[in-house]
Amino acid sequence: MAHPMIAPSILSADFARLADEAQAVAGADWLHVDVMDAHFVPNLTLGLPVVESLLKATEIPLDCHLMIENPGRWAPPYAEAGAHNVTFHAEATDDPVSVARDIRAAGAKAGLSVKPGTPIEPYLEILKEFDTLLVMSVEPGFGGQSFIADVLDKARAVRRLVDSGELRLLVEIDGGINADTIEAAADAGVDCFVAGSAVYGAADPAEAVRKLRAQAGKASHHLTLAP
Ligand SMILES: O=C(CO)[C@@H](O)[C@H](O)COP(=O)(O)O
Ligand SMILES: [Fe+2]
Repeated sequence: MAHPMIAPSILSADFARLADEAQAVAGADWLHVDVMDAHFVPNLTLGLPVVESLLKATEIPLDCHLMIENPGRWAPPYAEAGAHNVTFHAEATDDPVSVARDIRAAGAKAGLSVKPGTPIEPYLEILKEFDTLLVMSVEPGFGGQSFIADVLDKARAVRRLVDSGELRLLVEIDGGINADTIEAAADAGVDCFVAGSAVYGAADPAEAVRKLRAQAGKASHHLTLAP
């Protein structure tokens, strides 16, 4: 059986040394890249040129989390550049299905992300258009915030649909994941765990990835799909 997936978030890394910071988590499943535009969220990080450079600097598949307005215009270029996953926010567009189709047509996996306060029910019908559901467990915008456990109900609801064969996608969680919270998320049926401060704040980031993965593996649910 495949192992739980860990995606270190480079938001907590040293932006002047991104190639080294990617190397520091060489055993990670995905490298999570938070793209923020200072409009959809009140913070500004990086964009396509940095992602293009990172693609040349690491073999780890890039998991691009776009916290941006107008993903219909800006998401497909990340897929064309070679990102493995391109995830955008449900709250940022009236037409998530066409954005997902454009991302897939450009050769990447499509992900839908929901903020902590956004219910999942209105989106269940369209999740068949996606490869990943990214459940935010903090308000998007900043690393180092506290885990909001209420969002695990969304992970559980989608996990049930995956286990029953009605849906085929990975459930990913993002925000406040660390040694104290990862087991609850794994028990809720999460496949992939984003961790920023818990990985890059550790003395040995690669060891932190291994420890988090082992902890998640103790939970009752396991990955049911290939990444
Ligand atoms: O998307 C975001 C924040 O908006 C995340 O990816 C954070 O970067 C996760 O950081 P930690 O909560 O793990 O420190
Ligand atoms: Fe993120």
